[in-house]
Amino acid sequence: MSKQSKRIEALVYHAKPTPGKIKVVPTKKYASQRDLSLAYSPGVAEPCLEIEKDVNNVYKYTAKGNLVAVISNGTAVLGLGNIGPEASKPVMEGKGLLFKIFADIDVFDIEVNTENVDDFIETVKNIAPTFGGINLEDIKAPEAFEIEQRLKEELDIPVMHDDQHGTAIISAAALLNALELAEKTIADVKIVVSGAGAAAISCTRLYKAFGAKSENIVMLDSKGVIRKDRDNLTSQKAEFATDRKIDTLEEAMKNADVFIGLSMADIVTPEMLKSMSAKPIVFAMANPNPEINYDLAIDTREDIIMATGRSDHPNQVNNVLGFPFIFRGALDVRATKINEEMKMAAVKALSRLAKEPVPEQVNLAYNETRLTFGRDYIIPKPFDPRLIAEVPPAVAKAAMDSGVAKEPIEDWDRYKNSLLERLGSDNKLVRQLLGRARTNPKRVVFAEADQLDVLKAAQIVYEEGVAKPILLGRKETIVELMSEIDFEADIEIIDPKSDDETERKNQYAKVYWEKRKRQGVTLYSAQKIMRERNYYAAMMVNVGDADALVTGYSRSYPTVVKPMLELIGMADHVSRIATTNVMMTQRGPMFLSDTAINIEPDAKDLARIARMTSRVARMFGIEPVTAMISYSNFGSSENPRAQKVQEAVAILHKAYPDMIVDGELQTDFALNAKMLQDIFPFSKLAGRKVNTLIFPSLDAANITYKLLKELNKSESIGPIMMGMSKPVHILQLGASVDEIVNMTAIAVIDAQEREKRQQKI
Ligand SMILES: NC(=O)C1=CN([C@@H]2O[C@H](COP(=O)(O)OP(=O)(O)OC[C@H]3O[C@@H](n4cnc5c(N)ncnc54)[C@H](OP(=O)(O)O)[C@@H]3O)[C@@H](O)[C@H]2O)C=CC1
Ligand SMILES: CC(=O)C(=O)O
Ligand SMILES: [Mg+2]
Repeated sequence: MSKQSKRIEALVYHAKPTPGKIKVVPTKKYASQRDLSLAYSPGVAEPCLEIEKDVNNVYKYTAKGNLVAVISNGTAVLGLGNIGPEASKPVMEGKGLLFKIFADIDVFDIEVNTENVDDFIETVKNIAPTFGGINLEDIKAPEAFEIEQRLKEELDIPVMHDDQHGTAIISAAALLNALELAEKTIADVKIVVSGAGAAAISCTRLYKAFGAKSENIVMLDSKGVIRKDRDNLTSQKAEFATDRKIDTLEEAMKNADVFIGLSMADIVTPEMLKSMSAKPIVFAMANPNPEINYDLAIDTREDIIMATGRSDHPNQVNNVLGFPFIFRGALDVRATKINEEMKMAAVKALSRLAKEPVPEQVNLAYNETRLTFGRDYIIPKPFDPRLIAEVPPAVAKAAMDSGVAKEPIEDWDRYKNSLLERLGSDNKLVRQLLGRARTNPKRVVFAEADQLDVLKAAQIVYEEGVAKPILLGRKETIVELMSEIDFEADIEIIDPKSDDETERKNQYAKVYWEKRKRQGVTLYSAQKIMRERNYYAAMMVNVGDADALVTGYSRSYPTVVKPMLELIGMADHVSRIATTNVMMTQRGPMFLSDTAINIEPDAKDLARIARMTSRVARMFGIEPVTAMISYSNFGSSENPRAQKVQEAVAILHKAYPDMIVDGELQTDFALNAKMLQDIFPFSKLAGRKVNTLIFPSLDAANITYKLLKELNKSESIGPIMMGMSKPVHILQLGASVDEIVNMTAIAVIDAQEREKRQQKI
């Protein structure tokens, strides 16, 4: 993808479908007049009065305890400099998004229009009652130091300047690990720090706290080396001024062991790297572009341990690994500040975690086969789910031990579990899906590649290494659209209607004719039908010219299913095909079946659908817990419609005693573990979290999934085809680009699974 299209992609991402990246969502019921009278006047007066009596009650009755302000004046935005409060807003919203997805902390981003230190402090102090914590962001030095210092003294909630301490914590953890790999000790290494701003000063202070020696440190600002004999140094710069009579970065880098970049892009040259000592450690952390390009650095020195602040290279040393988890721990014990002990604890937790075996889901999320502690993995990855279970408890414990925790934690196991529960699993599931597909991308034929959304999805899966697309459709249109969306790839484009394709088309027609010549198909009609894209595409999969097929974007479901059944057919031992939808709900992913094919399944069909759905759930890495849904609970109705579901359950219990399935059950009982446990304790589902619902009819399943999708805005993957003899997957009419991408990943994984089964035979 060119620089220009990346730029456009970033702008469209921020602009569409709604401008910006975050919104406010109510957490209480507001459906009825009664709800509103509680949410607002008159009911709201009660908590107001309770808080007036005791201000600590604000944590009990409002969102304060989980609400952090991300505050900036836009004077040092990433490495973009002083671009002003409005221009800093995308970054602040971005921090809000990261707080939410990694630590379930809510954020109001606040951009303050002043560069005056007193005014800024006054503003923050005046709005502080709203928040449980204050995250200062992208405020330039030296003002940042005074602002943070005074706010810490004057407020009784945690205040942290992320660029100072978030960065210091992460980079210190990475540095300790890198030194271990390079077999060097912190007290002996010569360190060059480029930058003398908020981030650089605080990072260097923390390295000193871990043993780095002042005499081994050279710091540079925009004017060059900070020497003791320089005039007008700020007190922070003076702290790191050197006795050495050198002026330039080039001189400083000679024989240095460590380079810390918190300044500007592209100021380090290959020659400078070559002049460093053996096994140099280079953290080029300026954003968005580092002090030296990652690939250039790696090409220059074989023995380098290299990190940047970016997510597109190994070793992302970025404060995103810190602020969500540090604030989580601080908020959870209602710490009055974030002190040195808490920072040290976070460093140790992060450094330790990098040395532990990496869970498979992290490998999958990052398209890695085996991440292990080493040169390319010195610090955990942001999507590592262990971060939330490890770092906040370490921070919380340090807060308690150092006496700044107002609400100490008593039950640590319970606390850790509550932390894990905070992590939504929706995006995680999609990430895992894409990660798994990437481990062995397959050839996927897109039958409607001349449709812009399909082509865009093909571009994404191609560029992300999820699949190897084969594009079907009008060649001219595809080529034109590809150039429009900057899709440069050497991939097969086939127009089944074109005469260029005649040889392969004739070959496919022959295979098709052989298969159906006794069902009224002539060779001539077979040749004619192969001009139809879905038949052609299905034939590609049939003869092995493609591994999987994704189609259906522009046609109704039944019109596409028919040719697929004719050409591809059902898998052996399968007497029915069916579909399932994965809904990303607040309680995690839910599988709903059958959402698209079987209008009135009988008991045996329902049992089969439940079995097939279990297999799909496992494909997603989820152990199925299945409820067979009805309007009746365990025989409460004698109507044949309820009895049909009971019969299906009996079939499953007899044939698959290990399967965790039960019913018939009403949906609320199936989804409410407590109700189920209290009223039907004998059920196989009692005490478990149901994640799979098998509905008694197509009506019920389809209506439910569409209701959830529209009313609850639950994301959905599917309908996923089950029971076909080849990986054929059909899109919903007008599916979005994301839905097509997800479906492609499923098609790839489906092909991978079949390949594995084949290899076993
Ligand atoms: N990876 C990460 O997690 C993080 C990265 N950063 C990055 O660090 C950089 C600085 O951020 P921050 O400290 O908040 O900003 P500040 O504005 O506080 O500091 C910037 C510093 O860079 C110095 N500088 C500018 N040009 C050069 C140069 N050519 N050579 C050496 N030093 C130079 C400035 O010098 P002077 O004092 O003379 O003006 C100043 O000391 C940014 O690129 C930012 O993106 C920041 C935080 C986290
Ligand atoms: C990462 C970050 O906070 C910065 O670059 O400013
Ligand atoms: Mg920042």
